Amino acid sequence: MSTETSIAPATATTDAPDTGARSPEAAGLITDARRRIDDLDGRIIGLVQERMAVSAVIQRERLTSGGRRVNLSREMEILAHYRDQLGKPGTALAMTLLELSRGQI
Ligand SMILES: C=C(O[C@@H]1C=C(C(=O)O)C=C[C@H]1O)C(=O)O
Repeated sequence: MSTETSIAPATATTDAPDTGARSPEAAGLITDARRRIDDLDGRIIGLVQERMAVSAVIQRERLTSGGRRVNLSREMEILAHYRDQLGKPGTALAMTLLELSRGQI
């Protein structure tokens, strides 16, 4: 009886079958790059949460002082900034960030 097992070799393609790659080299590159994207996404989410907290401080202070939660002229500046840097989708991103930060209006 053979002592060999039938476990598949640990190649990049078998380790990362969901990369869509057709070679071990491409699968390895994609797996590494996806780790970087996961790391970036984690940092982006952390920054969004930090932005929400800072925005909440401003909104609370303004409401407590008798002002309104929302300041549309400031929001226009933010929308323009994102559009200038990222194009039209930047506007949608900024709108999502504003909604996360101050709720729907
Ligand atoms: C944070 C503020 O309050 C609100 C929230 C904003 C934001 O999250 O960027 C922008 C304008 C306001 O509607 C602010 O006035 O700066």
